[in-house]
Amino acid sequence: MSTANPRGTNPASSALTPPPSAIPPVRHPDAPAPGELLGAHYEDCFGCGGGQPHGLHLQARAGEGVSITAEFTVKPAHQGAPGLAHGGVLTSALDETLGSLNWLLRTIAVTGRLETDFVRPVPVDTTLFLQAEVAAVAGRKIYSTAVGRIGGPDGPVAVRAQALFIEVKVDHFIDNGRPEEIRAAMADPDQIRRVRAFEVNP
Ligand SMILES: CCCCCCCCCC(=O)SCCNC(=O)CCNC(=O)[C@H](O)C(C)(C)COP(=O)(O)OP(=O)(O)OC[C@H]1O[C@@H](n2cnc3c(N)ncnc32)[C@H](O)[C@@H]1OP(=O)(O)O
Repeated sequence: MSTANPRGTNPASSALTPPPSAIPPVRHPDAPAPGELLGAHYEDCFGCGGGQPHGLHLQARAGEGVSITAEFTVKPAHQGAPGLAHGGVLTSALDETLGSLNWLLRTIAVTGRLETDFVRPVPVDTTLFLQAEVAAVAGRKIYSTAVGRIGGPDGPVAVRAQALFIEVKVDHFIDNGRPEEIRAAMADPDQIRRVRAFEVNP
């Protein structure tokens, strides 16, 4: 379990600190091999789907252990201030990358808490190089961290995040999602796409 504070001098809220009972994450034996592209888990996902013209189109790759790398290029549709990425969009990119980690655990989970440090402004056309890893697991709680760099995978840090994901049953989506989309996703003849829309272990 990682005990380093990934935020430098800015401590995360106590809800994001794994308890002493937390254990290291276990990579699922069927997780994609390191280097493998994950692909979109759902065509209409704002973070990774190809069906959202102004979405992030983030591309995530499995890393070693329970880690992910991802890339997202800021487009004009993602601006907040003139020529700069909107902070909420950057947080979405972090959320999507962190959420992808759960596919390596094969655990269905949703973001409960996500804290972001915005360290440097990110101009339009910049590619954000993201790295995320699960630090620890405690029951239904998954503690993870992410960092986004600009200028290259080893460039200066632009954003950092710490997150708590909470494991849920697939009923979370079926009970809460809009019926049209739920019906369409469940009717997909492609079994892998069908399960990944809900991030379910096939
Ligand atoms: C390849 C796949 C790629 C996928 C990428 C997707 C990336 C995007 C991911 C998302 O953005 S998911 C969408 C955003 N998140 C949500 O919509 C979640 C909305 N919230 C909920 O549905 C519920 O609040 C939640 C399921 C998170 C928790 O409700 P539950 O009733 O299941 O649990 P409960 O409230 O009993 O909490 C369980 C534990 O977690 C703790 N907890 C829950 N929410 C928390 C929170 N926000 N902060 C801190 N702790 C929290 C809570 O205190 C408790 O701790 P203890 O067990 O120690 O008592």
